Amino acid sequence: MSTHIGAEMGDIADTVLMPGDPLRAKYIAENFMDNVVQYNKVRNALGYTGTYKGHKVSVQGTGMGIPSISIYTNELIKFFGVKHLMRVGSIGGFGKNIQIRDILIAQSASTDSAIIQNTFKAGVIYAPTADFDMLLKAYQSAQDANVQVKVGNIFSADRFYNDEIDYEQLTDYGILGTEMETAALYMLAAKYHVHALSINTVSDNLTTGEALSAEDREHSFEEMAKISLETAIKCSD
Ligand SMILES: O=P(O)(O)O[C@H]1O[C@H](CO)[C@@H](O)[C@H]1O
Ligand SMILES: O=c1cc[nH]c(=O)[nH]1
Repeated sequence: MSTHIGAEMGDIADTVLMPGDPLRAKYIAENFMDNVVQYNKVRNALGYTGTYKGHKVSVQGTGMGIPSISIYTNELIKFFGVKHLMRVGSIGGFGKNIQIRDILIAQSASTDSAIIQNTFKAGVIYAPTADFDMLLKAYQSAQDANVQVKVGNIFSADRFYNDEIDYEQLTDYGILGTEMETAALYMLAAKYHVHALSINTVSDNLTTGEALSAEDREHSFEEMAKISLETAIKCSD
């Protein structure tokens, strides 16, 4: 039992999918997993363990933003021995080449969060980076499912509403889109010598103003859920 997760050691799998939205955790558990047991309802940050193709896997809602995902990442690793952490998020795409429903795998995550400066000594700008083995497994899982994915640098923003940020410059430097958690997930995974990956579905495009309908969102998240679960079972092999 930890402060924010009401489970016992052994209740949570080695590999955990981590959507920001706890209801996405419920959706993945109920629609894609078997033998599901809910292990957490503290603060409605729903957490479930079940099986996918016979392999034990968990899914834990993390809430929005770096402070919230940092709590769940710390507790999953330190109190429950989790070794593979996989964000399954939504993301706002940058530029005309990123379409709604595209799946973006974060090879790295730039950020305007102070966690980098607050963690490292003066002058160091740490670059939060995906676990290559998990990234490769996710890429192969997407290819096996005939789903095109884009892999690259994303931006983990401290603010959802931000009139000051220069999205055009970020786009110009090749950043694919913006969400609010991945940089912390990658940095903490590195700190504790475990593995992390962030897979995200484009829910809207900040350049074109397009946004996903509820029906389309469900279909797109279905592809991400399947790729993530296929990756999870490869991690447990
Ligand atoms: O859909 P999730 O996984 O929550 O991710 C994105 O959506 C939230 C903002 O609406 C932020 O958490 C952002 O990272
Ligand atoms: O525009 C978006 C979409 C999803 N998540 C974000 O943080 N921003």
